[in-house]
Amino acid sequence: MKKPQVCILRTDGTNCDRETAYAFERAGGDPHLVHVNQLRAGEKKLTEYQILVIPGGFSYGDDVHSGKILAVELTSFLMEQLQEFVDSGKPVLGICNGFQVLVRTGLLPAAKMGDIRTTLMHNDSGRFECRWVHLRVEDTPCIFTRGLAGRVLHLQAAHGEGKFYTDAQTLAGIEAGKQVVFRYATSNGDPTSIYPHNPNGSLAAIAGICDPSGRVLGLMPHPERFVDFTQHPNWRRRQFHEPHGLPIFRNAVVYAQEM
Ligand SMILES: NC(=O)CC[C@H](N)C(=O)O
Repeated sequence: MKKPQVCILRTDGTNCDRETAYAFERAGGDPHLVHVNQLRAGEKKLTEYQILVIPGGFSYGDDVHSGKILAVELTSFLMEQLQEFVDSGKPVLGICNGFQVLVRTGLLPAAKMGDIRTTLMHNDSGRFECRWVHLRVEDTPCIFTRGLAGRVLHLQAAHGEGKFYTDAQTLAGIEAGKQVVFRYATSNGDPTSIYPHNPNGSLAAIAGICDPSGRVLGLMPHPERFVDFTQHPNWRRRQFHEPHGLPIFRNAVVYAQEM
């Protein structure tokens, strides 16, 4: 079967692009690193790809607000292409800085550019938090977490601005629409607001959300940092059936192949 072409969108300050490309290779995809300037210049087009990923990092040095400048750039210069990509039903993934970008474009939670309803704020600790966290996978329409509902994943968080926040009405809408995909949890899977299990103080322990269709996903922790057993600090204990980040990428690849 043909490998889906994955666009890994990078810009100045992106630093998780190669790891994300590796994760997609492990999952059976064909990843391409594409600089935002190549899209702006028309050298590359989003229509060439089946999956779009905005990886982690410090785009434009987190200036103004993490992910803000790239979000404004996408909204100002690539809105039509990007909205068309989403509307055509192709999967979009934002990891950490990429999640921040998706939230600041409006693609999350509403799948509509310019419709900005939520934010990711500075961590309650006031510090950059780099630690392994447990995540409970909720039962949602998200295509990236098919077959994972109810599981507790161990993934690495690494961010300074990861506190999910929104108004009561938007939160109720997200919950009712089953758009909360991941919550920070204790090791037995109970969602928690308690530090350090919850590294940032996120509202309702939210670590990741999807759009109503389940094809746009953003999450703060880094699934690309656990696609090989040896990336986990306790890998010698062989306590995992498979690396916890891998099925997220594989689900996207399988979905794109079936489209
Ligand atoms: N790892 C990342 O993508 C970090 C995101 C962003 N720079 C932050 O610190 O919040």
